[in-house]
Amino acid sequence: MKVAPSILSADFSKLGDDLVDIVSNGADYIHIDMMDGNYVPNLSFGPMVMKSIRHLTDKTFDCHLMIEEPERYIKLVAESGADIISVHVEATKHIHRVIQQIKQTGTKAGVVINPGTPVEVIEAVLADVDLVLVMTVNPGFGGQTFIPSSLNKIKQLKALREENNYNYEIEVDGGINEDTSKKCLEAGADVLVAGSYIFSHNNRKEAIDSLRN
Ligand SMILES: O=C(CO)[C@H](O)[C@H](O)COP(=O)(O)O
Repeated sequence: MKVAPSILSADFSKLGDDLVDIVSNGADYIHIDMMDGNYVPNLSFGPMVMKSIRHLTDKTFDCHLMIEEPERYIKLVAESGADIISVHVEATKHIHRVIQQIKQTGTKAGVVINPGTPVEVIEAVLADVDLVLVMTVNPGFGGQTFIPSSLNKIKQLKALREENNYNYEIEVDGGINEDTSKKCLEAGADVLVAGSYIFSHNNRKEAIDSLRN
């Protein structure tokens, strides 16, 4: 399994230092949340900020677009240093086309579902994606409480992967801590995104290790 600290919870006045710190404390992926103030009721940062920290690490930049019509930004995000680009199925009319668009940039493609969206909605693209991100909170803000009904979706995605020989990683995001991480791993998650739990911990190595165990 992998741990992907979400830099949404970093101290933006020293973002580079925080990035280097989580890498040295065991991060596998760096989760980068881009919000447009439209698809979600919050704004974060965009490709320029990601580009400015790209040189600090070789770790995978796992970019989660919370953007309406993400097709407008795929090229820019890929050129700014993303290794994985994940888009919400609810944010585009053409999920299959956007996934192809991401792959054409040479970047891995992910699809994201909100807590209110069933797995069936993305079944037709599961063969095409490298990652499925199951939101375990409603997107837009760090520090929210984990929604337990997401666990069944993780199990369902794991079973579908086994039945069909699909290749995607199952990632979870929102309210992940020492307790909820165990439940997600038992259900079949491969990648745990955690923001506030890691960044508010006084020992980040301990926090990351506790998610693994
Ligand atoms: O995508 C996100 C918000 O939309 C964040 O990555 C997520 O909420 C992580 O934050 P926390 O671990 O504090 O819940």
